[in-house]
Amino acid sequence: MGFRFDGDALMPAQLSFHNVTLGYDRHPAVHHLDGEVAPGALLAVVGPNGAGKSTLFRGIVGIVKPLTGAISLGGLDVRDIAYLPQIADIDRSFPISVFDFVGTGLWRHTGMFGGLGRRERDAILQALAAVGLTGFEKRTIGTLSGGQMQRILFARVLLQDASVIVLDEPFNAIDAKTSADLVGLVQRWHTEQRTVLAALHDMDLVQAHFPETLLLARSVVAWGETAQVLTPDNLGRARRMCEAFDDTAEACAGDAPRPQAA
Ligand SMILES: Nc1ncnc2c1ncn2[C@@H]1O[C@H](COP(=O)(O)OP(=O)(O)OP(=O)(O)O)[C@@H](O)[C@H]1O
Repeated sequence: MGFRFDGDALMPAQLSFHNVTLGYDRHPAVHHLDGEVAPGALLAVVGPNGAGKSTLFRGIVGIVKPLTGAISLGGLDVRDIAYLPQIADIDRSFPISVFDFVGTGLWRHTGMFGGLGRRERDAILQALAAVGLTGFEKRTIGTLSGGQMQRILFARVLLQDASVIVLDEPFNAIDAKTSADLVGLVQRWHTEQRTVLAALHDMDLVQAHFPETLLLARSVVAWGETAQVLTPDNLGRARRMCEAFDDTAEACAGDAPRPQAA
């Protein structure tokens, strides 16, 4: 487990990356990532299209296994991490009601086929109220607008009550009001000392709300305090690195697969 110095105490890291390479069919998409995320961090992950942000998040939640290296979760089970995927990754033709979809956030507690009692039903209604969607319970998810769908994804994360929350482009294609409401939820999670990672493209939003940033371009360009990371120099370097990347390259010679640590 990695450790990180915080004030005058040595704190175990919540997430540690040890020479992690992630990819698909042996073609790496994220290279040799080393670093740590402290408990309670609010970390923006930024980079051009194809930089590997979603791949990194899929690695953290165990959907993609490292080709090499290891990700350690600070003693958490991967099911204890709340994951908000990109909206495009959700099959919205699936005939499930808003109530039932949000209720899947309770599966960790109830089991997939566990019945919902009064307390669970109230929790779902409260989560829907918190994202401003009271009254939408019976609608099927396919009938929602993009912004409404994003809100119910947040409602599901709320219900999961997780100490680590991973949000993949949570504010894409939504209006200013929805974005402000959902940023408010992220700030609330931060004040509750949860560890929050979000992949983002809006640099103004990152500068305004995220103290720490990881700039990714298949490998780390910079990682640290947001103002130090988002310099024109670093952003230009990230763009050039992504443009130059060969998507068909094999994993580096000498990299031997290592099992993922939980
Ligand atoms: N399921 C997959 N199978 C094969 N290659 C993939 C898959 N998903 C992503 N890739 C490739 O991995 C690389 C990194 O993609 P990824 O989606 O992680 O980037 P990103 O930074 O999230 O991009 P964006 O900002 O466009 O969402 C890209 O070259 C992409 O084509």
